[in-house]
Parts: sequence; structure tokens; C-alpha cells
Amino acid sequence: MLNLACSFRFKSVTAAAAFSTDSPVHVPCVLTIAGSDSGAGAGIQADIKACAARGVYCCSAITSVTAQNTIGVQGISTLPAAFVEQQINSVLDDIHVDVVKTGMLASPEIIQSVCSRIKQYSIGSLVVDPVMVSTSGHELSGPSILDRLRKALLPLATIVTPNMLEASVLADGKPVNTVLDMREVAAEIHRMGPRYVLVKGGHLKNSHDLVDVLYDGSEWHELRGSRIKTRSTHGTGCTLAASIAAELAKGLDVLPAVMAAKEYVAKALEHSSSIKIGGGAQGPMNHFFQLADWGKLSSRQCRFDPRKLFLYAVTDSGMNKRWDRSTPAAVEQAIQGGATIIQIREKEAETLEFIKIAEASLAIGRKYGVPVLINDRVDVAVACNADGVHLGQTDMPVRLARSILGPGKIIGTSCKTVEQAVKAYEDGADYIGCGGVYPTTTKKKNKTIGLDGLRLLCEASPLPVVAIGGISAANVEEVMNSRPAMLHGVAVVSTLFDQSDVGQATRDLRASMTAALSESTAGKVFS
Ligand SMILES: Nc1ncnc2c1ncn2[C@@H]1O[C@H](COP(=O)(O)OP(=O)(O)O)[C@@H](O)[C@H]1O
Ligand SMILES: Cc1ncc(COP(=O)(O)O)c(N)n1
Ligand SMILES: [Mg+2]
Repeated sequence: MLNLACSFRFKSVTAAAAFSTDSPVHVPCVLTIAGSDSGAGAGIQADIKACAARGVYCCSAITSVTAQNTIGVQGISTLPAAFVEQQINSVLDDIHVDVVKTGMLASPEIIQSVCSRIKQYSIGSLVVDPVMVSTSGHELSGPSILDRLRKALLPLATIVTPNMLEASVLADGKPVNTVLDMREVAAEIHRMGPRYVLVKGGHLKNSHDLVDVLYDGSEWHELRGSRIKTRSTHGTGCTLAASIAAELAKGLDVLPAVMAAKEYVAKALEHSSSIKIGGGAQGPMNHFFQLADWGKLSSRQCRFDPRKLFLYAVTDSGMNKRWDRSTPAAVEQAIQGGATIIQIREKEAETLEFIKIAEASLAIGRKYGVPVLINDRVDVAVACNADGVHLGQTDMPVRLARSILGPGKIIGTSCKTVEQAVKAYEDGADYIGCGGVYPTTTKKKNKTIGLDGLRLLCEASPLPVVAIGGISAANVEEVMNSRPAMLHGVAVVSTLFDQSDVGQATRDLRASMTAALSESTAGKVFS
């Protein structure tokens, strides 16, 4: 059966295990099984471009070759099902594919072949874009495929992404004109067996906003965005489905994958409003608007190991001074006690002093293989070649920090809402610090979001999350047992550093975390 195991989830590991860099990097991979568009706005060509732009490798099995441009579809030649099957075998026999995405499947035999291949190989997730008609109004696959599509392919799908017209056809001609219709038809299609149904609203009439409706069998999400004025809408459906596949391949769950994919399509459309390729009514979109950044976006997804967030120690110069020890000495004790990542937070130090403290702490971090991040100050991080930075919402924007620090550094940012989390992901952050979970003396004016706020953010966060704010050995079990899937660890300040013995305080916290892990619910969350 298909499963959506998220690659970010982990079991408790030692810092040393989290740091192994010897194994080759797995590049997330999508296989698209779709038609070729000679004009390259939609089909296989759009899929490969979308995946590449999202930092994902994309293989292809071509089902039909269309003679197509921005004016329309001039011809279609459909390949024999056996040859489609051969292409799929060639890819899957050799290359590890995380997600399969299907587009134009023009014959029932091709659908049958695709189903049999998907069942034979263990594929993580399946995205089905039930392509029927081109944006220019030409039929790409006729009614002969409907029965197989409904009965054989949809039950295997993680998500199916019909536009309003395709949704109506799947539901035997039920009219789909309004958002209410979209909700109803989503439920009807869901009964055919896919885990999620996304009815796309690109063709919604009389509406400023565009609404896509996502349904998982119990809950509807209305994903809204404003309609972008552009003629470059050829291939939006293919691009959206391929981007969802790419995000799933990187390890996101379905809702955050859809949100990230929608954001990407919207940005690509925005960047396409001024381009002109071809003379027809529907031009292609610019998939590579982030080309200058793309290496950065792709590599960070592969490099940062979220297991490092497990026990995240944030220093406080005032506390360490009070207990008469230097920050680097406190850092060493925390690491010896089991901290897996360190953040140097020097709110009062002058720049030179901050750099010296950071350099000494980094030397210790490197000795133990534990990353050391700098709070707030990108300049200090650059000066001492730190492993990365942690930025608040009022510090340097993540996108700017990424452009300064490059792809190899870790960037974390503090978020309280899902919107901030999705933006952090889009801007190139690696993880999110979410809180304050409980009231804390370290940050008096900080709003407390509680366990509910933490859960809400984690449910839709595209990035791994570390919980922060008032967490101690006494309540850490409750935090871990709150079961948000993207939660990867807890960050603490006074629990470690406002103590006489930092090493012991770290060991105590780690023991409570390990105890929570061995209990059923938290064990599942952190695995
Ligand atoms: N002009 C637009 N502005 C913003 N988003 C759009 C626009 N047109 C389509 N989209 C989005 O692109 C995706 C593809 O939608 P749609 O056009 O309905 O699919 P298809 O290309 O399969 O007909 C959806 O997420 C939709 O909301
Ligand atoms: C080969 C091929 N596949 C799919 C589409 C649909 O395009 P859209 O993304 O606009 O729905 C297309 N026009 N051509
Ligand atoms: Mg489409």
C-alpha cells in the first residue's frame, strides 16, 4: 500500500549518528508518466521544469506525443501501452523514485499498465492529474479512459488534482461552477478511493480570488489566492501537480506540499506576466524565475539533518555570567550532557566580544561534531564561519540571509503561524523555532501560543520544527506527547543555563525526553 512516511521523522539518535556525512546524498526523485507538449508549456516538459525548479530530479515515461503550441493542439500520437510500460520499467528497475506523478493517459490500456507497474514497485506516493482537455479546449484523453481511471488508478492515488471540468466529468457530469459545487464533487471523487482530492479552481468564474478545494475524507481546506493577470497559464495544472509531487518527494506531508506548490505556481505566474513566447492565447509560464537561487534552494533540502534539532541548547550570556562561567565552557558542558545543536545568543555583547565567544564555541562544537548557530547576527556568523544562524521575525529576512550565507549553512527562524512557516520554507529556511509554548522569563513580552498553537503550526509546517519557551524536564514529556508530526525537538535556555551544573541539567532533560520517547505516542511522533 502507498505510504506517506515523512523522511524528517526520526528516532532518538546520538549526536554522532546524526552527523555521519559519509553516505552519498539521496536526491529526491519524481517519475512523471505523461504526454509530451512540443510547445513545452505543459505535459512532460512542464513537469520536468517544475521538479527541477523545486530541486528534485525528474524521470519521464511518455504516453502520447502531442503536436501543440500556444495556439492549440494540432495532433496527437499515442504510444502503445507496452512501450509506456517498458519506459516505466527502465526507470524503476534502476532509479529510486520517491513519487510517481501521472498526467495525460490517453488509453485504458496505458492506465492498466501504469496501475500494474505502481503496484509492483513500492512507490512512496502517487499524484494523479486526470488530464482530459488542454487549456486551449482540445480533448487530450476521451471518455474511454474514465472507467479505468475511476476504478483502477484513483484508488491508488495519494492525491488526485482535477480542474473543475475534469471533476465534473469524473462525477458523471455533475455541474461544478461554485466553491460549494467543488466541495461536493471533491467528496464524490474521494469515494472513488484517493486519499486526497484537490479540485482546482483556475476556471472559477466571477471571482477575484482563486480557490482550490482540498478534501481528505473528513476535512475540506479552501486554499485561496488572488487571480494573477497573465496570458501565461498554459501548463498551470501540470506544474501544480508536478510541484506537489516534488514537495512530497522532499518529505512534506500532503497539505504543506499543496500549499508550497500553490505558492510556487502563483510566483511563477507573477513572474510570467510580462513574458511573450508564441502568438496564441495561452503562453507558457517561467518556471525558473528563481534560477539564481535554485542551487541554494535544492541543496539545503538535502543537507540539513533535522535530527540535529532534538535537544537544542540556546545560551544566555547573563545566566552564564551569574553562575560565573564563560559561554564556551557552558557550551561544552551542554554538549557533554547530550545537546545536539547549540545557538549562541549574546544579547548584550559588543560585536568583537560576540565574535570571540562564537569562535571559541565553534571550536568546541567542531570537536564534538555539534553544529553551532548564531542568534540574530548574520555578520557574526559570516565572520566566524559558524554553521548557521537563527533569525527572529524582525531580524534580517531569511531570503536575504540565505543569499549571504549560501546553501551550505543552516538557517532557522522563529514562527508562530502556519503562514510564517510556509514563507520561511519558500524563503530558504531549514527549520522553524515555534513558541513560546509556555510562559518564560527569558522573553517577557513574547506571546505564549501554548501546546495548541504548537500543534497547529506543526500540522501544516513544511519544515521541521523545534518547540521553544518555558520547556523543562517537568513538561517536556507533555510537549513530545502532543504528537505534532513535524516536531523534531525542544529548545531550552534557562533549563540548561540558569543552573549550577549545566551538564547535569542537560542529562536530566535528555533523560526525560528519552523516557517520553519510549512511551507509545511520543515514540511514534519522533520516529
Ligand atoms: N491566473 C491565475 N492566478 C493564480 N493562480 C492560478 C491562475 N490560473 C490558475 N491558477 C492556479 O493554478 C492551478 C491550476 O489550476 P487550473 O487552471 O484550474 O488547472 P488546469 O491547468 O488543469 O486547468 C490551481 O492551483 C489554480 O488555482
Ligand atoms: C501533453 C499535455 N498534457 C497536459 C496538458 C494540460 O495542460 P494544463 O496544465 O494547462 O492543464 C496539455 N495541454 N498537454
Ligand atoms: Mg490540467
